[in-house]
Parts: sequence; C-alpha cells; structure tokens
Amino acid sequence: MIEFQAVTKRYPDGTVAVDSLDLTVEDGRITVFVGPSGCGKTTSLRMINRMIDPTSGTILLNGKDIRESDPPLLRRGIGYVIQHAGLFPHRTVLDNVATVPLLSGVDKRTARSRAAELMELVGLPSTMAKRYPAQLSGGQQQRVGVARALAADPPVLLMDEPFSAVDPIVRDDLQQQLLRLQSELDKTIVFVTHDIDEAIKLGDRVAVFRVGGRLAQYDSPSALLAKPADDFVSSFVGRDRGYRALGFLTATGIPVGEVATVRAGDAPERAREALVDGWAVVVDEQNRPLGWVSADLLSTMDKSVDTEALVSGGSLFEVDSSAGGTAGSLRNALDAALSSPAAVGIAVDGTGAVVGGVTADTVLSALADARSSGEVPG
Ligand SMILES: Nc1ncnc2c1ncn2[C@@H]1O[C@H](COP(=O)(O)OP(=O)(O)OP(=O)(O)O)[C@@H](O)[C@H]1O
Repeated sequence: MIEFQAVTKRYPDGTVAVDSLDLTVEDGRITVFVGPSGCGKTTSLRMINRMIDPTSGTILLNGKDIRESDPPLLRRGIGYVIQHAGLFPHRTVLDNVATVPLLSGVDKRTARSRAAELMELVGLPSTMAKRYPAQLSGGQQQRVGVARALAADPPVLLMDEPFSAVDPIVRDDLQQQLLRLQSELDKTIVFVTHDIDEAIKLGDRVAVFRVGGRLAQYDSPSALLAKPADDFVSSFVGRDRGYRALGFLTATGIPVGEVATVRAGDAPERAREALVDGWAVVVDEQNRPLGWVSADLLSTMDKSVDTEALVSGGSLFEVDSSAGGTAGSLRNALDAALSSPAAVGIAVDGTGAVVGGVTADTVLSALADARSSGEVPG
C-alpha cells in the first residue's frame, strides 16, 4: 500500500506541482493518475520512488516512510516504465531486459534466461532478442520496457504515459496485454496518463487531478462516470460518457445468439444450407474463426469452402476468460458487431473458439440494462 499524506511539492521557482495530496494506492490494483497537462501527475508518480522529494508531507510504502529508505534500494522494489521505453540503444533487447537482474548480482546466464521468459510473457517473439531497440517498432519497444521493469519482479510498478507514443491500434493491444499480465501478476501499479479513456479502461481506481496539483476526485471508473464530483471532472470525463461506459462494462454475460458456422473445406452446397441472413463464419478444426462467407462468395467456389477467398471484416470479442483470456468489454462487442460484414459480432472464448454472435442492438440493450440497474449513468 502506498499512502500520500498531505504531500506538497513546490519547485524552486515557486510552482506548486502537487498541492496537499492525500491518497491511498491499494495493493494488487491498477491506480491511474489522470488529468490535463501540467497538473502534477508525473511529479506525484516520481515522488513514490524518490526521483523527486516532497517539500512537505509524507509518503508511506507498506507503512514505512520512504524517506527512511535508501533510494537505490527503494527502487529495486519499484519498476519504472516511461514513454519511449528509455532503452539502452547499444544493448540488445535481451540484454536490456537482463540489465536489472545483472545489477542485482544474478549471473549472466540466469539473467538472460529470465529475460527470455519475460520477453515471452509480454508477447515478444524470441527472434527479437538479438536486435537493438532501434530495430523494433514503437509498440515492441514499449513491451521491452515493460519486460525490463518486471525483470526484478518488483511488487510495485510505476508507469508514466507508457503507451502515449504509439498508434491507437498498438496502444489498444498494449493495454490489453497489461490487463492480461496484471491478472497473472497482481502488481501494485500506478499508471499516469492524460487520456481519460485509457484511465477508465485500465484503472481499478482513478485519481483525477486538476491544474495546480490538486486532487479533484478519486474513485472507481464507474463512480467517476456516474457521479462526477464537480464541473471540472464532469467536463474532463466528457459528455459522451455513456459510450465510455461501454469500455468498462464487461461483455461476460451478454446474451450471445447462435451464429452460423461452416468448416473450412466443407462442400459449398452444405455451407449454403448453413447460412443465416446470407452469411456464415468459416471456422478451423478448433472452431476458431477464419472469416465470413456469403451466398455470393459460395457461388464462386467449386469443391470446398476456400479460406483464401473469405471476407475478413469484423473484430472479435472475448466473453469468457475461463481459459486464461481476458473478457472483452461491451465496447469491444459493439465494435465487433459494427465492423462485421454480417452485422454480427463474433464472440469467442479464451481459446479463441466461436461461442456465438451479437448484434449492435443486443449490446445497446445490455448497456440500457446496466443503466437502469444504476451501474452506469443514464
Ligand atoms: N523541475 C521543475 N521545475 C519547475 N517546475 C516544474 C518542474 N517539473 C515540473 N514542473 C511544473 O510542475 C507542474 C506539474 O508538472 P508535472 O510534470 O508533474 O505534470 P504532469 O501532469 O505530469 O504534466 P504532463 O501531462 O504535461 O506530463 C507543471 O506546471 C510543470 O511545469
């Protein structure tokens, strides 16, 4: 647990970056600091690992005043991930990840094998181990940054706008990956962003800061959306908050309808019989979706359903995390329905197998139900 008690930071030029902050970061949760530029998010974050010392007030880590800890020792238990990853350009990816274990006295071989495990954990192929950071994409570099921060297995992870410099699709992917990692690792994560959508998606609790370094509201994402404390929070959270709410309502439990499926390699005549409203999902042996096929497309196929010719449109969403996956949100479900050529979003389970489909109407009525039960604002 990290406790800020009346913490103020005044820089030498008189700027009050953080003003009397009282806040408790819970263990094993993701706490997000969000707010407009210059509101003191980064300063607050860096006070946790003593990169910056408060002017007044106290920060306790597991009940102990951090001023009593030697900064290098303190930082061994606190991973730190920043934008652009901050990797060493002249070291390979593997050696970048192995840096911290090596520094803490682990032998080179053990450090490298631990680094290889971590690369796998954050979804980086082992073929990238020997590359240098400049030979990776921005998203891959961020993954290396996360792997490196996890290398010492710190209980606390500080992340300062780690995903801001990558495009929205990669960003979404990195966010999902972080949630997946967190469901396995249970770290105490403090995450800084200026993006309220990111805050709502990732945060178990969200601290909204206003300029002048004051805490405007500290709540769960749903409480923030349902009961913004004042006009500032309300306008920061935004007018389209009903749509935002879709992002944190999980798709688990949404009524999933049947979806027509045909096997790759089936005879076109047989596939034709299976179509519903002119479309079916083509699946592989494990029932995983490969794409859509229509009556028109089938008429161009001779002997069997040709997987090369399928219509690939439509994202997928996960409804069941029992097989180790992460359940998607209602927003994922709506995106899946709207982007599907058949107007049906494909729901998959944790193994990626098709369990059914939903229309946009189903998603919107699930949202309406959540509204009437008071889970999200109307
Ligand atoms: N070393 C410094 N000296 C003087 N003022 C500083 C210093 N570092 C930050 N500040 C000021 O303190 C305030 C808070 O800065 P901080 O970086 O914590 O904000 P932030 O919310 O993280 O902003 P951003 O989202 O733009 O990174 C700003 O007004 C900033 O200009």
